[in-house]
Amino acid sequence: MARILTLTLNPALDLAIRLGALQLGEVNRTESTRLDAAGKGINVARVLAKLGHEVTVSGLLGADNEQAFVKAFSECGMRDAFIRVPGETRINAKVSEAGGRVTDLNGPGLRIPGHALEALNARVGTLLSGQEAVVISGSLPPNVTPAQLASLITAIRERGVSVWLDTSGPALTSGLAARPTGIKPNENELAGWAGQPLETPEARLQAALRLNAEGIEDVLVSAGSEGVLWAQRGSALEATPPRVAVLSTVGAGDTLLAGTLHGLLSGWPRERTLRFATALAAESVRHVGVGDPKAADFDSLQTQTLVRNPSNGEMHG
Ligand SMILES: Nc1ncnc2c1ncn2[C@@H]1O[C@H](COP(=O)(O)OP(=O)(O)O)[C@@H](O)[C@H]1O
Ligand SMILES: O=P(O)(O)OC[C@H]1O[C@](O)(COP(=O)(O)O)[C@@H](O)[C@@H]1O
Repeated sequence: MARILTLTLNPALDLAIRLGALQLGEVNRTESTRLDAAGKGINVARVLAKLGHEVTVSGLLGADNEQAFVKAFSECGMRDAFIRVPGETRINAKVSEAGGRVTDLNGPGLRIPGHALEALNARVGTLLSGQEAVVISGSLPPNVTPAQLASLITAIRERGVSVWLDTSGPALTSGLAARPTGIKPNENELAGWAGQPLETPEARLQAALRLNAEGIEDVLVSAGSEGVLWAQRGSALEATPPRVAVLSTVGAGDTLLAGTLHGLLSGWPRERTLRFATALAAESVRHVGVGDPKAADFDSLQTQTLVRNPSNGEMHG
């Protein structure tokens, strides 16, 4: 199993709310609520830890409400290397309605004292030795700049460690200039980078291949229930997930990225990796939280996942 470091600069407590149908401007009665330590890098780490990898989590965490995070890190067997900053980590509300619609309300996050980012850069420097991959995931705190993210990626790449980046907007654009090894945009984030809508699979394929040509080795594009496109050094594969009953899509992208890394770091063929990751992401949308590779029907979900080559339509497996 591999050693992996995930960095979450802007973690969150996810407040998952379930109800029949949200009535805007009205008093709504919920069916259930649940609060979990989350944020993209932490979600990725949860999946990788379940898959048996040695995971270190780091980033910037509010000192005043850290309990749920500390508990989750210990329960999941993850090494806690977060820098504590004064204040409370944000709470992101996730409203899941019976019809399958999910509404995310994500906060801006904590303003970070300047020395905290310096401390994080120094901490990452000490953690890199022996790591096989670093994942930098999620938005940036309000006063951390895209250029500072790019410097962090450059520093890690200079140490010869591969970096996967999952972010959006100016942070993605700036991060790309530092040439991370891989990225995991969803279709909207990819369209944001391209500066135009990418509504067809062909448009997404061309954008992903352009990124390969610009030096991003792996481009993993997620498109919700439509599935996944993975362009690797100019060669693409697509996957269509099985039909599942959707309860919460929150964490599906993080599960997909973690599943892909698992296959890559295990030396699996690409088809197997994409099938596994796509099936695990489909597993995740059936409940709150990240995908569970130990789900009783996980083998069947993999069998029902279609993997093909988009250039000739050839199916795999
Ligand atoms: N309704 C769904 N049914 C099956 N799989 C899904 C569904 N929604 C998402 N997924 C899987 O999860 C992946 C990530 O979801 P997506 O919503 O695209 O990412 P993000 O959460 O990053 O926006 C998709 O590419 C797909 O494989
Ligand atoms: O940092 P951002 O972009 O605000 O995203 C944070 C949110 O992303 C999540 O990690 C979910 O991400 P995905 O649905 O893309 O997997 C939530 O747990 C968290 O609230």
